[in-house]
Amino acid sequence: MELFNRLKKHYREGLPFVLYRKPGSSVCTALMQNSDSLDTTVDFSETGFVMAPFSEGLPVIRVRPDEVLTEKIRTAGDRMPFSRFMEHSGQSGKAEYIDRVRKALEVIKAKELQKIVLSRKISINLKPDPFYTFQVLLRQFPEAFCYFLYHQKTGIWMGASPETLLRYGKDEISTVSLAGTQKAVKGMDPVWSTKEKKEQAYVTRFIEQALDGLAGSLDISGTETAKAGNLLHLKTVIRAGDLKAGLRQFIHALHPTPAVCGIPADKARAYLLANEGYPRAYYTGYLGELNWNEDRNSHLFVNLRCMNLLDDQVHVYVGGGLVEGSDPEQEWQETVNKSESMLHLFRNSAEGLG
Ligand SMILES: C=C(O[C@@H]1C=C(C(=O)O)C=C[C@H]1O)C(=O)O
Repeated sequence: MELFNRLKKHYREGLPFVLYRKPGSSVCTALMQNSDSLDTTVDFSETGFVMAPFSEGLPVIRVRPDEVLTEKIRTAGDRMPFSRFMEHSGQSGKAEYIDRVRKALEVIKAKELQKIVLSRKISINLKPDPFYTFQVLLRQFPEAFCYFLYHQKTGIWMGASPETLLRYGKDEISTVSLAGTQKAVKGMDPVWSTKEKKEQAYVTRFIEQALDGLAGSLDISGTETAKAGNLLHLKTVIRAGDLKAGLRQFIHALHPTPAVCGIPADKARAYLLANEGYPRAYYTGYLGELNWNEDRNSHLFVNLRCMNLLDDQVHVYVGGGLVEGSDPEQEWQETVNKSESMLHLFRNSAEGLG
């Protein structure tokens, strides 16, 4: 755990860093800055690790790779069962959220919008050890993109994203369409409803249209079930070749996808900014490697299943897509299920609090 010890020292000195592990990998990479300056990207031609917010108002942070370390991390061992830890705190804010869901469904019914991805922030008073929490996260989400980013300006952001926004190479890009959520039950094959399939197909169609004109060839995979911690989603992989645009144009075409915002995107974003009742900050933004290694590939993920660790508070961010026919109670439950996948990481820390 040499890497963790180095980063703990860096953190104590107040210097920015990001530590991450790609899906299915056992290697963690750390990018460390040797000064506490806030760097950004002007045109996405720079190198490093970027973290962009959901919408304007916050900087796109770029962690400079002044020093880069990698280490194979052993996270084998049983995953902890996903507990119903903190169910009590999970219930607070229910009436308000259901009210917001109802209002959004009225807007959908009036055909003003086709889909709205509503979300909420759960705040708990807790001061967990971030390095310990990240180790648990790595163990619990082997199939996710796990990251731990620290900057004085933002505090700690940490998460386990199941969703690639954009994988960008010289000759090919790929992205995914992810939607529909249900709890994973051991030994049971999931059954997806027509509504869930339709919701996910909307996202695929949006991506197809967004890429129109930016690439000469498009390949859309079949749809399959993807696991993310204790949850399952429907997923389609979209690949495009014969590229006619650069990284920046692809990012702008894809972010925010209807998996995290809505349809039509601009109207849905305006609706959320006016009606969601809290600022999303970096949740549902995107983050990842920018022009990395010799081949200068970029690999960006949607910032989902994430949290912001501040001095003695943790904010956990969760949401879900609403379409015509969505049920407010079920939508609430979906956010509870998503929050459990994060909150149970603190089981041991919370026990320590007494
Ligand atoms: C918005 C979130 O997740 C997104 C919404 C989903 C849905 O509506 O079913 C599924 C996966 C994500 O694309 C979240 O996890 O907070």
